[in-house]
Order: sequence, then C-alpha cells, then structure tokens
Amino acid sequence: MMRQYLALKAQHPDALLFYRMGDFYELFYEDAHKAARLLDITLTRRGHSAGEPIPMAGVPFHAAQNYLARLLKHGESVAICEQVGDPATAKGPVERQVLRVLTPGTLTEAELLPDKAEPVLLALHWGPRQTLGLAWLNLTLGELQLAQCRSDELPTWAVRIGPSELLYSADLADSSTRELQELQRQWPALAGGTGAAGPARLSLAARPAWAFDSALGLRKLCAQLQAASLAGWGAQDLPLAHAAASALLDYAEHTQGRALAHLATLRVARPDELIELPPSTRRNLELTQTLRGEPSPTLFALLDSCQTSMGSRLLRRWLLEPPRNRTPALERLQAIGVLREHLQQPLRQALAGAADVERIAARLALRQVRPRELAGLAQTLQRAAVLAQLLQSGAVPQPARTVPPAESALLTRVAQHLIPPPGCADLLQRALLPEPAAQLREGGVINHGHDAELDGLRALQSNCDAFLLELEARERARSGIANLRVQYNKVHGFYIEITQGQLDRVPTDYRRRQTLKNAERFITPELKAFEDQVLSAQERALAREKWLYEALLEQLQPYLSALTELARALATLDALCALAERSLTLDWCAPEFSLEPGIEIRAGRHPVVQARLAESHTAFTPNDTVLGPKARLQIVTGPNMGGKSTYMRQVALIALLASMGSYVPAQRCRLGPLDAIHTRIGAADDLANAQSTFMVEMSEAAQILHRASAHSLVLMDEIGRGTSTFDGLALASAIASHLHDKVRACTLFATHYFELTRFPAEHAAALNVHVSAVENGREIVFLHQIEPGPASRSYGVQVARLAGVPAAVLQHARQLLHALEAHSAAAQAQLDLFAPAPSAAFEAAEPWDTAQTPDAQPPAPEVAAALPPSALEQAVAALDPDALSPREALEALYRLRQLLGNALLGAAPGAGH
Ligand SMILES: Nc1ncnc2c1ncn2[C@@H]1O[C@H](COP(=O)(O)OP(=O)(O)OP(=O)(O)O)[C@@H](O)[C@H]1O
Repeated sequence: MMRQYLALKAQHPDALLFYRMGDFYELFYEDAHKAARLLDITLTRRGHSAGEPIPMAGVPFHAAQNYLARLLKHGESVAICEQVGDPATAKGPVERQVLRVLTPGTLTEAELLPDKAEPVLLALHWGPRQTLGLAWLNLTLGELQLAQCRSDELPTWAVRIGPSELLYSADLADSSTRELQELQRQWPALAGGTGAAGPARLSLAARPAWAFDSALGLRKLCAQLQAASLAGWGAQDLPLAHAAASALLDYAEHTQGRALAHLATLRVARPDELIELPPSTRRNLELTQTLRGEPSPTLFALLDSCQTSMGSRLLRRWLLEPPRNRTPALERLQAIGVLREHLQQPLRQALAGAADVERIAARLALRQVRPRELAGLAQTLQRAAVLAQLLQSGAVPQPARTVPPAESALLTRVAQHLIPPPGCADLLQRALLPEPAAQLREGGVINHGHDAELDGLRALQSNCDAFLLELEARERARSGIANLRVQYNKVHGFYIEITQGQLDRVPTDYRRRQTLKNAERFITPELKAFEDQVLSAQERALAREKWLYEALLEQLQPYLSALTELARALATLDALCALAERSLTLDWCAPEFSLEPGIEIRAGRHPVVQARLAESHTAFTPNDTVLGPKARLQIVTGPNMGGKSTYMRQVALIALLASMGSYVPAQRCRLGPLDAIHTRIGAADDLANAQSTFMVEMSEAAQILHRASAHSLVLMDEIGRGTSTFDGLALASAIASHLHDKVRACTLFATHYFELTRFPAEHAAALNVHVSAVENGREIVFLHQIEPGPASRSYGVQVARLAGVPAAVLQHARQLLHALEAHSAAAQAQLDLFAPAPSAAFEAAEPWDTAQTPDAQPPAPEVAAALPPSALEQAVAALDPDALSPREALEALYRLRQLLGNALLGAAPGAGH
C-alpha cells in the first residue's frame, strides 16, 4: 500500500495527498505534519518504513469539506485520491486514483468558496527585454483572458486581475523570481485593494519550463475555441501570452482531471481600456474593504443589494473595472432608468432564491455537479422564463408615463438570454426526483418513470415488504408456529426467528443461521434466493442510477453555452435591479457624460458617510464641486475634522459610480472623460516593509506624478505632512505646481499649510475652497460646507479639546499659540492670506463655460490696502490719545474691542481685516 501511496504522491509533489482508506482520508509523512499543524488534528503513526515509524494524520471523509476549505484558505493545494477498484475483488491494495486536485485558483465547489469570491488562475511568461505574457482564467465564468505588458507593470496587472494562484516557469531567472516573491510578500496589502474575496495569500506554483510553449499555447487555444486562428479575437499576435496560456490550460485540465468543455470565451485585455484604480485608490476609497480590512461599511457593501451571489459578483466587477469607454455605462444607466420606472420590484422578487447558475454550469462542464445543484438549476430555469416574460411584456401594471423595457437595448438582450434553452428544463424534470438526495452514492436521485430498468429494480425492493408478509403467513401455516417471524438485519440478512419452546416444530428444510438465548434464527432456500435478488437489486439500482446520472450530464452538455449566457443575463439583471433599487432608496440621480474634461457635481454626498450618519439621524451636508480645464485644482483647507477628506473622497466615489453606470449620490453630475483615479490619502506606515510614513507618502506621490494625465482625477490629502514644515511645504508646493502646470489633472489638494492658499494667486486654474466652521465661545461647530476662499483658522486646539486632551495642556497650547502668532512675522503674513475671498467668485465658477473665473483669489495685501477703511480703522484713526482722560481711554478701548468683535464675527464679509 505504501508503494502505491508513494507512486501517487510522486505525481503530486506540491499538493497535500488525501489518500482514501475506508471512511478516512489519510495523509502521510510531511503532508501529515503539515495537515496536523494547519488543521489542528492529531498526528499518529502507522507501520514502519526503513525502520522509522510513518507519520500519519487523517480526516473523516464525510467531514472532509470543512478541512479542505481550511487548507485552501491557507493557500494549500490538495490532491484527492479515491478508491476506484472493488475491494471485494482486489488482490493487494485496492486500485486508487487522484480524481481531482483542488488548488486556490481552480476551485468551483460552492461549499469551498465564499459566495462572492471568484477564484482566478494566472500564468506568467517572461519574454525578452522585460516583457511579460499573461493568461488568466476564471473557471466559474469559463472566461480566459490574455495580455502582454512590461514586466515592471506586473503589480498593477496583478491587482487588476486579482488572482488566487499564480503559475510561473520553474526555470525563471533569479531577478524575476525575486519580483514574484516580492509580489507575494506584498499581496495581503495589495489584495486589500483588489477586492478579491479569495485568500489574502497568493499561492505561487512552479510549472515545468516546457509547459510554457508559445506554439503549443496557440494550438491549444484554437482547439479550445474550435477555431483555425485567434484573429477573430484579436489574439493572434501575442506569443508571450500564448506561452502563458499553454501552461495555464495544461494546469487547469490537470487539476480538474478533464478538458474544460465550458471554456469558450477569450478576451484580450488592453492596458488602456479600463479607468485605472491603483491599489492605493481602492484602499483609500474603501471600495470593497475598509482600511481595517472589513467588508463593511464600504461602497460595495452599500451598493450590493443583489438577490443572488452571481449578481453580487458581477456588481463587484463593474465597480472595480469601470471601462473608459462610456457605452457600457450609458447602457446600464438607460436600463436602470427603465427598471426604476416600473419593473424593479417584481423582478427582484422573482430573482430571490435563484440558484447560482454560473457555478452550476461550470461544474456541469467539469462533470462535478451534484444532484441538488441540478434540481436548483431546473427550478431556476422556470424562474428565468418568468423573468424573460416579465421583461418582454412589461407584464406589470404600467404607470401612464413609462418607457417600455424595449427602450433599453441591454434589457432587451438580457430578456433574450433569459429564455431557457428548449428542452433543458424538461430533461431535468423528467430525469431528476423533485428533491434528490444530496449525494449520488446514496441513490434516490433519478426520477420514477425515467428508466424502465431502474423502475424494475426499485419495484423489486419495494415489493419486498409484501413478499415477506406473505412468506411469514405461509410459513406459519406450514409449521403451525403462530409466533414465527420473518426479519432482517444488516449483519445476517433475512432470517426466520423461532422461539425456544417451538423448536421441535421447525420444518426440515430450515437451515440454522444463528442461535440466541431465547430463540434460533433460520433461513430457507426460498428466503435465501429472495435475499440474493433483493440485495443485488439494491446494488444494481445504485449502479444504474450512477450510470443514468452520468448519461444525464452528457445529455446536458450541449446546453452549456446557453446556460452560461443565461447565468450572465441573470447576474446582469440582478445587478441592474440592485442599482435601480439603491438609486430609489438613497435618492440618487443619473449622471451625464461630456466630452469636455472635468467634473461638475451639484449637492454631492459621500454615500457611505451619509448612510452611517443616517443611523444616528444626523443629516449630511451636500456640497458642490466644479472642476474643469479652467479651474482644475482646488486647494482645500479647513479645520481638522471639518470634512475635507469626506469631500474629496465623495468626488472620487461619485466619478467612479458614474463610470460604472450607476446613479450617483448628488442632485446633478456631469463627468468628462476619465482615465484614472489617483489618491494620496493618510499615510499608512508600512513598517513590515521598513518604509517610513514619509517614504510611503513620497513613493505614492511619485507614482501619481508619473502616471496621471489631464483626464485623471487626483486626490492629494495633506501631502508633505510627514517631514519638517519647510521641506513638507516646499514639496507640497512643487507637487501642486507640477499637477497644475504639467499634468493638468483635475486635482483636489487638501492641506494644513496655509502658505499654500497663496498658490491660486500664481496659478490661473487653481482656486481656494475651505470647509466652514464657526466658533461658539471655546466650542467649535463644524458646518461641513464647502465654501469659496481659504480657511481663516485651523482650530487645532479646539479639536484637541473635543478629543479629550487635558485642560492644562490645552491652556499651555493656547498660550504658546498666542505667543507664536504675536511674534512670528510669518504668522502676520498669513493673516492677510487667510482673509475670505469674495464669495461671488465660487458661485460663478463654471468650468464648462470658458468665461468662468477661477482667478477669484484672496485679496493680496496691497489690494487690501486699497479698500475703504473699515469701521474699526476709522474709529482708531479718530482717536486722539493725548486728549483722553484715563477713564475715556478705557471706554474707547471697550468700544474698539466691540467693533473688532463685530468684524471677526463676519458681520461685514470681506471687511474683517
Ligand atoms: N458633508 C458632511 N456632512 C455631515 N458630516 C460630515 C460631512 N463631512 C464630514 N462629516 C463628518 O465629519 C467627520 C470628519 O470628516 P473628515 O474626516 O472628512 O475631516 P477632515 O477635515 O479630513 O479631518 P482631518 O483634517 O483631521 O483629517 C466625518 O467622519 C463625518 O462624520
């Protein structure tokens, strides 16, 4: 047996081998040690090899799923080895075979996968001159994609693809191996942004160098797609990607133990087709994970009111892969518009409870589908027919003012694909019991009336009771033993039981089977013959059911592509209905797109912050944003906690929602072309990688300066904070200048450096805005309203008070602040800079209109001097100190203070100097 084990293990050196022995899967040697450690199961020993005991650990086969899920979560692969021979007839160990290899990137088992996760397998092939071929496979969707890029772009592509497992050639150059190891090490941090709900670990699997063969890859792809060339897919001239695909397909087939019948879609991914959302953006905007790594509260958690996991998975892809081309978004918006009007409710009701047809179709193709999954499919096909009808006829009460569903090309296509392939549902209903057993091995799966032979065998079993009763009556009459009983148990089969007192009346043809204390058990030739027939009927019925089930899977294969389309239509409809529902519930509006670069948002809200505030019945203050070629950079100032980050993030979230084709949390939104959303927000220390806060901050800033374009949206939150004031200020100014002058991206630049509020004075397309706050005695009240002009104060000490800093420290800080303000020449200069700008300028800002006036800047000191004197100034000028008595002087001082108080409270805007 160990020889057999070692031979099988040699074929799967990288996987843990689950070796089936009776009711257990056993692991030996190193595998046993690893499993004992990862699964917390007992390590035992069995027999000896070369004088040493063999380490062994095992898990019961009926509970294996749970253990498998845990191993896969740790990024392990598992080869499942089953007994395929008949123990009764085997000489030596029963024949065993590895029937399936479970790896993180090739899972299809619903019970081993989180509902919303999609495992992706990625293969890489390095070419000459730092080039890289990529091929990746989503086995659930049956979708294969190819791309070629520069090798230094690997992290960006990896984040976009979100693989659970990565294949590379065993003879990879050292430098590339190091790149891969680096990627694997950083993966938990990067994966936080991928939205990959799979393992946070990236499994690396080395494959033999010969598996990466370009010509072979091309042949395999053509064979898979049943085409003579890949030209139709635009994938003919991608030799590096073909080499990667060759290893990918080989590995996928190897793990599934069969060809991938359902894989019929190929796509070539281009670097510039999607709006770039770098890992930092996905993380900072908390798209699918909070900064703490939790799934909620996030934008995706708020959006996902889907009724099915297929819908949720598709919605997640829409969110994380928004295309630059606006056509898909426009189609979705149009469909949402129709659904909002009249169809959303009944469709959502019909969608609830639909089976995961996407995964079922994949598992059907791989012949791994279970009976209950097929029963679920049968029901869902009926549902899909209802949905198609609802969509096509709009068969719900139509309000007078509605657009028929046909107005949406996308809904029309969805409706067509929802019509179940003719014959498929019938076949399933005829072949399967309405509630089949969970496992085929127990029987009870195939329907009555589907197969005459099975019906005959089953009849034999069910006629059994009648026969036994009849036999019992007959034997009682023949022997004259009134309490004679015919019975059955698992160990002894059928027998006739006679109590001790009656033994002398036992007929001569009875053969003794067993002796008990008070009774004897017998068998007769007739009963024996019956037993053989019944027991073999049971076995034959089970074998027949297995055969019929296999035949059913075969009959279903031609429906695969239609089922995959139907799954996609269900997912699309579900995701669209969810977006329609959200837009109604949360009061969102349809965005418009424009060819002019820029973003215009009226009464925009941060959807997640708003939802969180709503829980405590607190209102969210909506804000406007106007960015365009003539007003492309906003310097955002204001007190800590004032709402700067919220404001900046809401702009990015609204732009992203619009780009994915969702309604947006605003009263109006117009969005120009967008190629990327870059963010530099809050420095997270990367201590594990020995990078300081400042280093992280600067490398993120560097990436943005290199990658952003005039069509990008850039959020910079407090850049330069991590170093000394002068260095930080100098860097922040230089970065803002570069973004403004060279990159020309739409930029929101939040800063606590008040010196930067002078920036707009020297840069035509920059303007100051600030979040407002008012002081009420020593209290600070945040208004969260974005207003034109720079902030006048930072309120740091007040915020520290809110945060519970001890009173003595606050008092000390206040004294220091006064001293600093009084003695610093810089502080004097700042006072002029902080004066509010004329408010009219912001109201008028209209980047779509070239005549707008971003140059509405805070008045420069010399301009201020030209203004008419204020009431306070006039009062001071009118004083004649020499002519005042001490008492009059005191009264004058009180009067001046009152005038000063009025000016500071803003009784006369613009006159506070
Ligand atoms: N528009 C708004 N309406 C209502 N509440 C808001 C709004 N914006 C922000 N808030 C509230 O204020 C809190 C602080 O906001 P935010 O983190 O954006 O401030 P900040 O100015 O970036 O602070 P800091 O400078 O300290 O980073 C938020 O958690 C939210 O509760």
